[in-house]
Amino acid sequence: MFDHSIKVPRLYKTTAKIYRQVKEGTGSLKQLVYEKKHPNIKAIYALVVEAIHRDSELNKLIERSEILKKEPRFDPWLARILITELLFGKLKLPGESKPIKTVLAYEQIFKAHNSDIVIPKSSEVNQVNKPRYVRVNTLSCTVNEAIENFSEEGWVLSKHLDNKDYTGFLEKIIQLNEDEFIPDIHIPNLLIFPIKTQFYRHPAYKNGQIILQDKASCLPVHILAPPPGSVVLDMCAAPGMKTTQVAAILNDQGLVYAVEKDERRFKTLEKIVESSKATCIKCFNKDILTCDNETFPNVEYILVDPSCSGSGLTDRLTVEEKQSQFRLNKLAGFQIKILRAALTRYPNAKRVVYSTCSTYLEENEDVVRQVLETNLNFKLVEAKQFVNNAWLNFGSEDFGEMGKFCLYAKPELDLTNGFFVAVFERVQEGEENMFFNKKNYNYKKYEQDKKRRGNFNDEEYEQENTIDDDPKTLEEKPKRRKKNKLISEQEIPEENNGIVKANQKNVINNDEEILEERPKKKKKNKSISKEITEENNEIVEYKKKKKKKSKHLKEEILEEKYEVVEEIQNEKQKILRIKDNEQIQETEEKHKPKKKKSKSVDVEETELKDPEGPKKKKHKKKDKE
Ligand SMILES: C[S@@+](CC[C@H](N)C(=O)[O-])C[C@H]1O[C@@H](n2cnc3c(N)ncnc32)[C@H](O)[C@@H]1O
Repeated sequence: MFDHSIKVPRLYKTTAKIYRQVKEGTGSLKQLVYEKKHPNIKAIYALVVEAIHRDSELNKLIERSEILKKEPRFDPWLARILITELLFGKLKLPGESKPIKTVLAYEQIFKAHNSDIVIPKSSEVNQVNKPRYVRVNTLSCTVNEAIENFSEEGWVLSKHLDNKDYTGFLEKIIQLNEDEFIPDIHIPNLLIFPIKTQFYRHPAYKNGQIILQDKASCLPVHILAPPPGSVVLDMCAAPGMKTTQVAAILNDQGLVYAVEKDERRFKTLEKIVESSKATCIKCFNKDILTCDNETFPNVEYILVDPSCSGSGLTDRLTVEEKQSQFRLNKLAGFQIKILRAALTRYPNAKRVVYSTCSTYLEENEDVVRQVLETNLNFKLVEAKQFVNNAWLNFGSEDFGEMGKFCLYAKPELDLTNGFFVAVFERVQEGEENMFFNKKNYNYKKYEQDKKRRGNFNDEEYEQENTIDDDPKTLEEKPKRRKKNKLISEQEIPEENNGIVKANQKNVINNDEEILEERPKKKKKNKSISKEITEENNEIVEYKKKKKKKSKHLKEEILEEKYEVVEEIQNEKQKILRIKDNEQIQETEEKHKPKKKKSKSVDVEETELKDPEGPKKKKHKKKDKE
């Protein structure tokens, strides 16, 4: 008889809950673990990661032992966590609770079945068991030819006919026999082979007929989908996996500008492009932030795949890894700049795809949000429509509808690297960007400027008025403004200087505009004088109406004040987040083993990684005694 009053340790209950949420895609592992604020975050993290990595073994063990059939009321998530701990973790379970006694009762059965299950070595524990993805280079051979060649070598072709049944397809991938392969249901030229299949020495790999590219990394170009004949810009091209995929989708008809800033990586790009046999790619060793429509004319499709933290790469999914908030902010600043450049500098661009191999909101949804909030010409479109509407992971709910439009690939669920994709399309007549934020963009100023200037170009205006989001420069903004003021005052001819001062004195709303635009005006003194004279006339007009408008002005000032307050609040939130992280780190530090006293915690944290750990500790204790 079980004593039902004995409870399962909270550590396992919490771990099972997080594990379920990760598998169901309702949160990222890191986020969920840190949210729980459990004193033993590391142990929970390690156990969930272990359970995820042991997925296929756990499936087999549960199926063969029939534990869940015989114990139908047993929470399957808790069962999997307890089995993981017993067989691959601490190798023991504490206490007398019913779930623990149940799993212990099956221990021998598990072990009997376990002997024929291949268990990855401990050094591989931090790697998700991904299958081998092979993209057929259709510029070199057709998919059918590739399939025939593999079949001749003894590979057995498996198929999944329902391309809407993604979960069924994932099950099939997990269960692939060691001689089976299967075409992907989303990416037409992608073949999937069992985990750890090696192709590096395969002749098809050596002669460029196949490219070893993770499925998640194929998604951005598949979604960009430029038709043959298009002009495509790949803003961050090296090493060139996606560039060559674009050329294949174009069937080598059209033009691909492949831009790479780094000289060494540029050489790799050139080699990969050459081996792909594509002739429609032109490579440029340039900083894309210095380019525009004049450098690359008539661009219709743009891929923005910028440098990122790489936190989604599965071999980097380690328990210890955390990115500093400072680095994330810096990366995000760069990503925002580059995405903004894509959406504002190429007037013929129809579709832009933004992707990262990062799992951090800061580099993903947050970048998309900030760019969309200030863009009048592009809208976000639902990414899932490009993957048969059969996908499991989307952007964070914290971003509302915007989150739903974006797409994530998650290692633990999609069996790929971690990836993020967002798709933008130019708005058509009568359409609008539903995520445009009139408040942030200073919509009133935009409308006034539009009325004031005759020949108005939205795109140029956006470029002139977009906020510099680089956190570094944001911090420096107040100083920069002062500096700009000085520079402008020195450089603008004496006679105009007075007008500028008058402008500053009288036109409260123009203040920011003048300062923002100054660096550009430096080069164009002639046009400045003209503009200033125009503006001066406006001031006279303005003064006349000033009395009438004073109430309205007060409102505007108030509104601006609110914006500043909101900005400060955002900054505060950022600081709070950093503090939160620091607290977590502190909590971890607190619960880290203090060499002499808390041996039990030490054992719990180290055992998952090093089965020798506990023994060594016990040994030490003995020595002391
Ligand atoms: C994530 S990688 C791109 C991977 C590539 N799309 C692929 O699929 O093979 C980002 C690349 O952008 C390059 N990069 C970073 N800043 C750049 C800039 N301002 N202009 C052009 N390339 C840049 C980096 O050197 C790096 O090679």
